[in-house]
Amino acid sequence: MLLQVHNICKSYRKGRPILNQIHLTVGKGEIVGLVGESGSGKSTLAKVIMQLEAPDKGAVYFQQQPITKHHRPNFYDNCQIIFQNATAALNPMWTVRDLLREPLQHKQPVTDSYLQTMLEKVKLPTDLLHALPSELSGGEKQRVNLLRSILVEPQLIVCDEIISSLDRLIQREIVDLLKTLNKERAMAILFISHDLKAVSYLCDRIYVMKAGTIVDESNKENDGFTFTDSYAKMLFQAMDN
Ligand SMILES: Nc1ncnc2c1ncn2[C@@H]1O[C@H](COP(=O)(O)OP(=O)(O)OP(=O)(O)O)[C@@H](O)[C@H]1O
Repeated sequence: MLLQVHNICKSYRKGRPILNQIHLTVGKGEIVGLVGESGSGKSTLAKVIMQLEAPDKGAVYFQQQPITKHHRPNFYDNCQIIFQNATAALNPMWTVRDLLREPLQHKQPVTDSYLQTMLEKVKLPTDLLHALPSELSGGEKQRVNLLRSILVEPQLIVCDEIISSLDRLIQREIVDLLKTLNKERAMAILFISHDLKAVSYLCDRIYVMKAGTIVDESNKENDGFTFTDSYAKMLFQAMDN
């Protein structure tokens, strides 16, 4: 097992529980979806996984090890997160070249020709290397963001609503790109989204979250998912109509 979330509970400032006894796993090379209504706790869970928020209870394991302070550098080398707001994630003063070099600064120096090859991988024109974020479209910014995350060759990426603010066609292109990266690199993906169609298309397994609790889980079989929980059923039936 690559990622194991064990019995995570969290509330903010002694308020109502935001995450309630969450168990979730992501296997090597697996694409796992996490869906649920707005406010159900998906982003909070992503932050707990990435050690950006501390849980009140429970633990997150990566490659069977609890992620302690000592393990964090190795964890961040192997697990990257991408957020919805691509603009906020990119320093407006930096060119795409600067943005792509930054995650690799502790590795061996990278050449422009390598970065250009990588731009082609995410289907971006190579002359964007010298562009500033303000000169990129929303879809291009999210591809740069994605490329920044995969340059360090992580085993897992956590995508938190990364297609929400893009138009349908670009959403599909990004989802197909994730599929290709998963196939080519056996890179596991935790895909958090309220876009049920995208999640059903992309994922091997889906967790459904409601008010801080995982209420159902289903594996893809014959290109579809079967849920037993009434809320999960209702959510996915609404998608089909
Ligand atoms: N830093 C915080 N302090 C207090 N409450 C918070 C904080 N962050 C999130 N919350 C609350 O936690 C709940 C879950 O929020 P979260 O962002 O995890 O949900 P979500 O499922 O990701 O929603 P969305 O799909 O809208 O992003 C919400 O009620 C939110 O108001």
